[in-house]
Amino acid sequence: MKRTDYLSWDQYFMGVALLSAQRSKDDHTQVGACLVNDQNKILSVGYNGMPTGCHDDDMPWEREGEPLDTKYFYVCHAELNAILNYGGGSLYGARVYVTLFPCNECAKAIIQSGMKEVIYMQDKYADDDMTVASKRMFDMAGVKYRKFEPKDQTIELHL
Ligand SMILES: Nc1ccn([C@H]2C[C@H](O)[C@@H](COP(=O)(O)O)O2)c(=O)n1
Ligand SMILES: [Zn+2]
Repeated sequence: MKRTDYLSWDQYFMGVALLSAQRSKDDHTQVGACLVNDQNKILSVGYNGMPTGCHDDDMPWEREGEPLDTKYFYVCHAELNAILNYGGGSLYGARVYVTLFPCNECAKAIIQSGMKEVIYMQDKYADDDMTVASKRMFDMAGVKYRKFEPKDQTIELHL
């Protein structure tokens, strides 16, 4: 008999983004991203982390303090990592599943790489100017965005 409780595409791809986020060393906010094409094939994944060669143990993870001693100048965002991790050519028409709404810098990269849809889970910085700017750019550039509405609070992994 055919199973009926299988994951939807949205649950599956957001699940991959959530799992990717668990690789992040950021103790305050872990973000994961999963890029998918119009054939529902996964193109790339990423999470927020320090650039290659910048060792996690030698980099600051603080949120506050002297700007050079916080994570913000250094950490590479999940969406940007997913875009840069893609080795296959064009991302035109792809969609991105991301656990946190993209910042303005990632929004620019998403637009410029030709992606057409953002599916996000959290929008905890919705009132920040960077998120307002992201939405302004997505609206102008015709990039759709929608909130992922989970049907359950958990996606189970059975080992
Ligand atoms: N869409 C986003 C937004 C943020 N990030 C990363 C950058 C930081 O590692 C962390 C945010 O830190 P917080 O200010 O909440 O302590 O999330 C990302 O990868 N993608
Ligand atoms: Zn970003």
